[in-house]
Amino acid sequence: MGELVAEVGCKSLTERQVVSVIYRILGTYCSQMYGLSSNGERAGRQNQNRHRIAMTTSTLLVFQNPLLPKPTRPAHSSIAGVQKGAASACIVCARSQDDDYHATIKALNSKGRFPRKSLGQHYMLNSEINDQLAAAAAVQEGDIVLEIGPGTGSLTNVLLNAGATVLAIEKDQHMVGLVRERFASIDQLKVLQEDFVKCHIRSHMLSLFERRKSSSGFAKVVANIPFNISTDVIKQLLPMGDIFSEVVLLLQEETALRLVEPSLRTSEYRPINIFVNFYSEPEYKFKVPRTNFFPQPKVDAAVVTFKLKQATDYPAVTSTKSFFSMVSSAFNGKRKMLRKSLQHLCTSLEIEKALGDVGLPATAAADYKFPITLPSTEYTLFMEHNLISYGSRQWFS
Ligand SMILES: C[S@@+](CC[C@H](N)C(=O)[O-])C[C@H]1O[C@@H](n2cnc3c(N)ncnc32)[C@H](O)[C@@H]1O
Repeated sequence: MGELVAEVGCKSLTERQVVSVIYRILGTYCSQMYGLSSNGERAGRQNQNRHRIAMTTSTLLVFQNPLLPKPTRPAHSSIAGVQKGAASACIVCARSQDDDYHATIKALNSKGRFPRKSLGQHYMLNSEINDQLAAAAAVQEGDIVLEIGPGTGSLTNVLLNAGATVLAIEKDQHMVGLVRERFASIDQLKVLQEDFVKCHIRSHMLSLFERRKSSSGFAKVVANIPFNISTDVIKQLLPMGDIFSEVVLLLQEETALRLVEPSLRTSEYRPINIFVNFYSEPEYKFKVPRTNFFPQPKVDAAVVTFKLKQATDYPAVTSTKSFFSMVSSAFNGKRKMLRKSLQHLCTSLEIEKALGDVGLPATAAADYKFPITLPSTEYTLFMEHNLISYGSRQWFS
């Protein structure tokens, strides 16, 4: 930290440079902390203390430096609504431009918090990306939006400014407190302290619709979620086309590509791909480099939109449960031939016929690697069309 002071004290540094220096040091520091935190409780506590000191010192350096602007009170701010005694949270402003590195650090500091790896806490430092997330869902006045993991409330702020009513589900009680204080005067926001993976989102949404006295229309989901719960979130939300029209998620880039990019639907094709395409029309929107987060994750992220289908547009299967259990059987056992992995559902002959119908060899497996001569579309067709229609006709009716 001694080196940092010398750097910040140099008058020739621009604000951007100062912030960049501190940000990098903090980012590295946090990454190190993350790496060390598994070395036992004692080491963990020492690290927590060291980290707190680092954050406090850096924040002071940033905010006391005359080169940097003082945080301003926004025009549309929730500060007025923050209770007396909670002044430390005031720095978190309701103006989107303020949700940058400064505000994030200050907000975390106000609660004595540091980002927790177990909760996937990588906070967004770039308000423009929050704007783009909201734009990807075309959030507008009167919309009902579900946000998972509001954190410091930077995306929540953009959603509220767009005129949406927001239901935010946050697992970390400290972040819940922070967001509630920040937006205390705003009644279009409800913050629940729950684990999204375990919560009854359908009943929460229905009671929100009821309170808004809107029995028709759909809600939207816009969220920068922790990477480690992305599959759970997708599995929970995509079949809810009766509640949500759009689900816009910031995912790990690799996951985003695997879910959406058709050119990767070869040996990477998995039951989750069938699930995603069954319930939605996914689209890869744009990449979000890791440098936009604090602390910086080890991977880049990307925004994906899922346009949810209505039940009438789902592929015609007699029972979705049986269908997905068949899909999971088909993928069971790496390299296993479909003829074998589905033998408890139908005869080898039937499967060979289904494969033959789309020009695939009888030896095709669920994780079949495509020879150059065999376009992946044929296999996709088998999994998405033939397996569905053939399966529903032959096996489930
Ligand atoms: C990647 S951070 C994003 C924070 C904020 N939305 C932003 O963009 O800066 C993920 C947030 O989700 C919260 N979170 C983690 N696991 C969760 C869970 N199971 N249910 C709800 N929230 C969760 C974390 O506490 C954190 O605030």
